[in-house]
Amino acid sequence: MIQTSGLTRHFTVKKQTVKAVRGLDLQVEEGELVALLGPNGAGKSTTLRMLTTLIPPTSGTAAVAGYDVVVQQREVRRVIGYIGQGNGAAHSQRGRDELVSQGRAYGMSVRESRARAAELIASLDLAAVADRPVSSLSGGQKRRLDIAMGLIHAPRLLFLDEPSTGLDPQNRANLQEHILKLRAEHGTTIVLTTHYLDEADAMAERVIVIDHGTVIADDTPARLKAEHAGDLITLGFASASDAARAAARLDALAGAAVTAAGATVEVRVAGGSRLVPGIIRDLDAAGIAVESTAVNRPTLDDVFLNLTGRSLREGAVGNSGTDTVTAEEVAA
Ligand SMILES: Nc1ncnc2c1ncn2[C@@H]1O[C@H](COP(=O)(O)OP(=O)(O)OP(=O)(O)O)[C@@H](O)[C@H]1O
Repeated sequence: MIQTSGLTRHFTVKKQTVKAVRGLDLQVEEGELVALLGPNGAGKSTTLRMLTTLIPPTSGTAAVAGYDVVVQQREVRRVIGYIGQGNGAAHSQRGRDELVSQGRAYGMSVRESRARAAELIASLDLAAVADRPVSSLSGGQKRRLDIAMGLIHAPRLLFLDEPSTGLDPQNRANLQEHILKLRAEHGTTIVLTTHYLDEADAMAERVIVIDHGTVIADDTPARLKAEHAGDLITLGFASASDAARAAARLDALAGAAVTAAGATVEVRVAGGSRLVPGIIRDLDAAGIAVESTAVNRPTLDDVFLNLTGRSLREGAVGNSGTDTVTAEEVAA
């Protein structure tokens, strides 16, 4: 459904070249639900904007449903729906009217647009608010209306740019449920961007981790976690000296990363829960009593941390995903 090869996009800002996307090779099959995950500035939105024909690539190629995003823009637009970050139906209009106008803009007849609008209003749980001005809708309801707008022409492929940003956890969960339901009903291929790790984990069959404008990992959430991050075992001791002795012994554990802080030792290792009884027995035999244990399964953030040395959770990642070079350097 999507194929890109060496997809690249640079922006020039005050004579400086921002390399937003650098040689991206992507492949998305029909019917997949894929999440592009990465920190602010990693290049996710720019990628989506190229795939939706809003901006041309600087170099490289991209085909959507077999159509080239540069030379067959009209064909691409017919098969896709795109819900950008800043979307929002006009405020004074009623939601239902917005949907019908959108359908008309896609060349659908009035009858067809009305029928499709009614169907989407029902499946996105908007019946109670569809005939009110959009300005009176809650954030979650507006976002669902945005999604209905993107789906009015029954696209085969739906792009969602950070669908749940700005929503509270309850509305976020509700929106995720609706997206999954729509997908189950219509088999729509969905590509979404997010920096909510739990969202990518819960919804996507495949997570493509993007950093510095390139793909750094691409797999199912389960496999990414199994391959790139172990379980975290936290062991509590009576004293810092016990912890230091325990850490020294645990360093011998194959494939484990051990850190001691105060009377606590953390061990990052694959299959941690299976290893805990043996670890306790071994330390006990060495005269070191373990006072508490906890095992935490890895998250996608652990995967990101492992791959980049940075945490996705750090609010201040800013534009760290992008390097800036001068235009002269690029020319050279
Ligand atoms: N129109 C533009 N002009 C100049 N620079 C841009 C433009 N659009 C994006 N950029 C830059 O390109 C880089 C990638 O931005 P992009 O919006 O694709 O990242 P993102 O991964 O979607 O981030 P976020 O999660 O914050 O939306 C950033 O450094 C951004 O400042």
